[in-house]
Amino acid sequence: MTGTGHDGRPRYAYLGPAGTFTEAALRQVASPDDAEYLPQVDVVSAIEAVRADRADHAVVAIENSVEGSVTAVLDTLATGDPLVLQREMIVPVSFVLAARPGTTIGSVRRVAAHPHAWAQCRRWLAEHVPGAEHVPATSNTAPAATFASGERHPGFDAALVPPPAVGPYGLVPLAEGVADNHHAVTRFVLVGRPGPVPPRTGSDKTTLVVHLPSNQAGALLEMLEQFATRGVNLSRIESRPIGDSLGRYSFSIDAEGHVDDERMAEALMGLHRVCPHVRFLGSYPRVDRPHGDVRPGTFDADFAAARTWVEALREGRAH
Ligand SMILES: O=C(O)C(=O)C[C@]1(C(=O)O)C=C[C@@H](O)C=C1
Repeated sequence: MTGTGHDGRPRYAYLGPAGTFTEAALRQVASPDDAEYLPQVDVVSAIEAVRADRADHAVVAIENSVEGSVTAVLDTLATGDPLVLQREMIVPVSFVLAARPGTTIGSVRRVAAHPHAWAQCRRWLAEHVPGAEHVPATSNTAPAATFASGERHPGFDAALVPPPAVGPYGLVPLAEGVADNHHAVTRFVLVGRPGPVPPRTGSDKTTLVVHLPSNQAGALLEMLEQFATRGVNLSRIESRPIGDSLGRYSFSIDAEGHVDDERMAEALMGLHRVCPHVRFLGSYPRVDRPHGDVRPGTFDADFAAARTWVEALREGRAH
């Protein structure tokens, strides 16, 4: 990837400060030796940094296996100047309950945590720190940075932080492996400005935002049929309110396949015909499943043979 930072290195905006799970996802994409890491205060700022050309890419969490979607990311990508997803990364997520040296778990009353972190540890906290009050944090390392700044009244006694952030911020662990689900993972995406789509790998994902015609019976079914009849499986679909009035929804969709796959291209053409708005948010390799399943009759060769047949019909060469 070409860089446009002041020293020629690519610039990556991400949720900081240092040590977040988002930074772990960014490290899968570019080493800090070869790239400029630009920590941001929230995911919207990270995405807007790309739109404003203050960064070449953003790395943002899009979905957690326990808490679900990061709606601020879905909504920020759905409107505004077009951006695309270029890659996805998965990071296992478990936390450390950490505090300043000298703190005991029995004395903890207020726990700082990013809302997604709190939601992923709710049951553990109820059991081990009963009655603890949630102090919302902008990221998983923001409270650690507050502790490290020497602030005398941080407003919390302990924080849920990613394991690699405990030592660098001078904290001590009160409990490790904190999670309600020990297999929890968060999916992150690399966001960039539109350009050539990454080549298809045979196991790809295409992300879309789709609006339905209003007040039309069967509109949702007709939209879904565009995928189903071409053998395109959906790995995620959720509705988000459009915001201008009640009852208007935008669908955020991950479909299995690449825009270069015939079945996906045909599904996109179908959506373009029947839906008032379709935003293409990119095709990129999927990391959660190395081999996609293709339904018989929906391989590229099947579409090519069918097209050849229709062309022959038009020219009177076949029946
Ligand atoms: O990257 C981080 O450390 C964050 O604070 C963000 C975030 C998220 O937005 O989901 C990332 C991973 C965890 O699921 C909890 C929080």
